[in-house]
Amino acid sequence: MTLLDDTLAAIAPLSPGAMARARDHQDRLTKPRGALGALEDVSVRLAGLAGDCPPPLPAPAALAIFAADHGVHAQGVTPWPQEVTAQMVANFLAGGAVANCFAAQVGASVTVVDVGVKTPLPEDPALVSEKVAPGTADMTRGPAMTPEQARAALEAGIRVAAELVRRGARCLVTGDMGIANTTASAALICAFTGRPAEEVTGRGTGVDDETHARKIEVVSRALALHGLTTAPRAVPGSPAGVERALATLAAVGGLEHAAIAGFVLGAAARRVPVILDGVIAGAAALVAAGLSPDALGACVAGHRSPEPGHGAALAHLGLRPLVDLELRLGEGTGGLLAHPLVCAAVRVLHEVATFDSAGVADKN
Ligand SMILES: O=C(O)c1ccc[n+]([C@@H]2O[C@H](COP(=O)([O-])O)[C@@H](O)[C@H]2O)c1
Ligand SMILES: Cc1cc2nc[nH]c2cc1C
Repeated sequence: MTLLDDTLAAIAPLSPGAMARARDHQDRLTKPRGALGALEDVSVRLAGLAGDCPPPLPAPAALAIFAADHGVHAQGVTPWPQEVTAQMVANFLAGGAVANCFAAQVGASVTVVDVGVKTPLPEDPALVSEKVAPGTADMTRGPAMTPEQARAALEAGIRVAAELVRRGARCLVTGDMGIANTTASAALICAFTGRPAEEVTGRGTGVDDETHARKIEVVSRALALHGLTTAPRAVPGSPAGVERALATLAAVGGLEHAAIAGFVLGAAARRVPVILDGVIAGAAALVAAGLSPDALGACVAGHRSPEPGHGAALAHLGLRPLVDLELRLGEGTGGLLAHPLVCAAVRVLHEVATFDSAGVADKN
């Protein structure tokens, strides 16, 4: 058995009993039933994940930023040079990025992982090197990754999740850095949802009309080349579903998408919640759900990015985003801002009085 096989085998559904107890407890707390809206659903989901009510508080949080480059950059899909991926990795390590700032705000640790940065990076003991390849190949010319590379990057993500949990993290947050990765995200989202490229391909770092039109054409061309123009018919998690998810990931995905999918699977196998960031995490979560639909039980959608593909991915996954502030940065910034909301949702189950214990009259 490989690490990926072992991890998939360890993922189980949410506990119906713990979820029922959490729902029942929410209904006995001193507030009108349902008054905490989506936060009640988060608390019930985390109870199901822990198999206990109340579930443990999901803190401390640990952000992992997976960085990689993309061969499709050669198609002119972004105005930014590829070197920015490596330069931002250095910025994360120096503590100067928005992700570092938001992590400090919510008390999260930051781990930076090189899964496939093309530009050589300076030696830094704080950088986790899981480099599978110096970037992917151009998806419009052939598969972005070999099957072996896709598996290796998935397993890198699983290892990072395992290590962060071993060190005491009780909530994981996904982060990404990769110039051109909104193109690969759009291709993955099309391939898993069956939606056309023009519906899900966005403006990423802020591309102009001409580049946006080229991006749509590039995504369409890649999907046609790899025979991915219709949604998968295979049942997610079945042998055929797993094969299709792995083939799709290798054909049009990025090394950071693979690693984030593995990170989600690793969290689910350890029954630790994982907060998803923006469109890159949404695309990676589609991969994870194709490999193991039960992994979605561990996922909380931290926010909604204005990238159209992100809404499409979340709708397909049935996940409701907690924060909607038009953030389109990536790095894990939207996921980090959602962490206090996830903690508050669980804290309610620990601390709020019931109608009985507080002597408050229930409605007739
Ligand atoms: O998280 C998002 O939804 C998001 C939306 C737009 C851009 N990004 C970030 O911008 C980079 C990719 O943008 P692009 O235009 O080069 O494909 C990559 O580093 C992402 O983290 C991220
Ligand atoms: C500067 C910069 C910072 C980023 N952080 C995530 N993606 C990014 C893309 C750019 C271009």
